[in-house]
Amino acid sequence: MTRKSLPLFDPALMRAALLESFAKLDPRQQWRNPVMFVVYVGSLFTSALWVQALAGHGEAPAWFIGTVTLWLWFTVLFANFAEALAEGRARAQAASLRGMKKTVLAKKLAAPHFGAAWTQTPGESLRRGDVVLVETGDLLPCDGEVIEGMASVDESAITGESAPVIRESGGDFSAVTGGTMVLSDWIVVRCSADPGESFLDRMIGLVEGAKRRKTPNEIALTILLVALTLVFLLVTVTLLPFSIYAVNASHAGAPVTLTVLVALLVCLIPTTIGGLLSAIGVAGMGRMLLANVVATSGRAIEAAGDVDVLLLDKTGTITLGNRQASAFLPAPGVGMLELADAARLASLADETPEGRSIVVLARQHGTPDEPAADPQASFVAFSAHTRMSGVDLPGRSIRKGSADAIKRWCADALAPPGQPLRAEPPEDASRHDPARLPDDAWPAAVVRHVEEVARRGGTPLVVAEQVHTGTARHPCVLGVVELKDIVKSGIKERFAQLRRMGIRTVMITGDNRLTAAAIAAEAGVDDFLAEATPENKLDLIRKTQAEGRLVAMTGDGTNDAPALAQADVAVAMHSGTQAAKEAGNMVDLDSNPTKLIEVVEIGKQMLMTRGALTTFSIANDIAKYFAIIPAAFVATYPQLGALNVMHLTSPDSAILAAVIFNALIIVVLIPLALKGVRYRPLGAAVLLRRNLLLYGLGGIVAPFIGIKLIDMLLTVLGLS
Ligand SMILES: Nc1ncnc2c1ncn2[C@@H]1O[C@H](COP(=O)(O)OP(=O)(O)OP(=O)(O)O)[C@@H](O)[C@H]1O
Ligand SMILES: [K+]
Ligand SMILES: [Mg+2]
Repeated sequence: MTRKSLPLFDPALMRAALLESFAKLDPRQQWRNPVMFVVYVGSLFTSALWVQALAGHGEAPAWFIGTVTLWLWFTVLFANFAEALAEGRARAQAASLRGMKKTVLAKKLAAPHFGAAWTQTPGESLRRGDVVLVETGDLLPCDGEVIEGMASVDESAITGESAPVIRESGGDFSAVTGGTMVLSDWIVVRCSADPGESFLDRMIGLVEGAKRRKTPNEIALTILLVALTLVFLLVTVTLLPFSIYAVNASHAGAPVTLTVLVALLVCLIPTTIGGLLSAIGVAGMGRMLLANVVATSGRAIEAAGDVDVLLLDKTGTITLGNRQASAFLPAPGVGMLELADAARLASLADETPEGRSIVVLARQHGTPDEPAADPQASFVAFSAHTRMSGVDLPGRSIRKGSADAIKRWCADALAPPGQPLRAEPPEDASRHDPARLPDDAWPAAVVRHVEEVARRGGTPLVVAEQVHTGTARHPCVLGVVELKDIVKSGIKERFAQLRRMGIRTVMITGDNRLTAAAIAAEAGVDDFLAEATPENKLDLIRKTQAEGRLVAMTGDGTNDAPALAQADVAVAMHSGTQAAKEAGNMVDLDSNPTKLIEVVEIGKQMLMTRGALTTFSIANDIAKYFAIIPAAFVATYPQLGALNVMHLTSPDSAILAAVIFNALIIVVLIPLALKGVRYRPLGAAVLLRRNLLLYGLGGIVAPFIGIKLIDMLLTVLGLS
């Protein structure tokens, strides 16, 4: 879903921005923008000159100094206004996402489990780590993780999606967001953020100028602008002794005034880009919100413009991720009920959606309903490393998991005595060759089942048991559980679009090769990496980055978190775990793996807008140099009159017209800074040429026309 864009000049936002632009006159805020700080100091200086002139000791007529001063202050205010308007718009977008984040009363639990006593507590007093009970009709008081229970949740306040979603403990659907509502059942939630520090709060903080850190590109550009400012400062300052010297030597004309020098300086330094730079950055964040992406780093938005490779997790990112057991496929000589019951026993304590769905399917096959109340049962939880889970019962161990993991487990049992049974796979799994298992321990029929399920794009889980007699363990494969998952709709065309944008897509999954290949083909990704551990995912990113490429990663699971933290652009699915969201630098509220298309476009658009306005601003300043120098110094050097090609009425009106043009151009360009230049998927060289032509040439021509028009208007008004 995409949100409705605010009108560019919403009256209420304009009014707020207007007030805000005065508040931003605080020197501590001005100091953050070196170019505009020079204008600020210049305005203070000419204000003092004007007061002096009013007292009768002016270096020039008071009206002249006054008018210049007024327009210098306007220049500062216009830049403040641009920034305030961008911030106001982004804040309004973010506020619409905060949904009903008002005073929510929370049921704070005394102990972290269902049934513990609870006390009613205001939501804002909750801290990270607090545990709350949320029941039917309650609003989530904080961002957090479901640690017990399952509920259907209305997240429309955040995502705009009206269909309720299931949130449950374990697995990759455990994250909940403050402000959403539980529609049925209950969940126990551990809060993951202190008040004011949820990811939405962080984004809003980023939008507000004070907390916004400059991105590396912005810093580089600011250094360039400061250097230019220093050059022009030097030029202007040295003009004064020259002018005095010339007047003294020729005993004619008048030296240039300080007011004119300040005006000249402001016209020459890159105020246009200096004044709009921060608005461009903030507007980029606002556009992200419009695309339903919450960005917590400006640097990431910028990097998105140059992404080369997109890595995606499979389950929950490319597929819906709700892997459900759909069939039991017994091994030869094993009864359906025997397999179903073993799978059920191995899943009783498995809190993942996969595990729970196995218990449900087993019941449908008529396995006994009562849980294994065996007090001696010790459960082995699933981990992305072992790729299996199960239970150890007296005299019997059951495991279920990926085919290679179970095969290794069986092989370990058959290993010669003295070689210990390995719970964890060896460091280098390939060195350990479990391929030579006797056919009765690893039947060909099971291999066939595994392949068939995988080819259908499903995930096969092999179920096996070891019966302990004395010191010997007899492994026996019982069969296969088919887990079905569905590829999200409409993503094939979108991956093709990413390819046209020059971005390679690679799916990385913990699943087996065949399943990965089937899903990769169905989704239309360029490449895939199967049987990946969290470390493999991380390594692949590091390797790609070492090749000098910018990597984007899209993921949803806790095991994706390290990779998300390492990627340059890390988009976590909103449907994913809290750990993934914390590790990423963007959250896609639509949980759409191809959202990167929009993210990249917004990044490119931001970089292009900044480039275009920088080109325009510098071309502008160079043109102004030639437009006003003759006018400003004609009193000192009458010969310069020949250079006055623009035939401006008088030196005073030339200076005034230049200062007014310089201030107004900021206002004129605010819409461009906020909306961004249009992005077209053309080659970088073509775009650069086109923009140089448009904004470079435009920047040179505009001041000549603008200054001339303002000069004529001032003359008509009799102001010069
Ligand atoms: N509850 C479970 N019990 C036993 N084995 C499981 C369980 N869930 C998954 N597996 C097995 O472990 C493998 C890895 O699962 P996992 O969900 O960690 O993959 P992943 O790395 O997140 O990959 P992706 O999310 O991209 O598919 C699965 O392919 C499956 O064979
Ligand atoms: K300027
Ligand atoms: Mg996953």
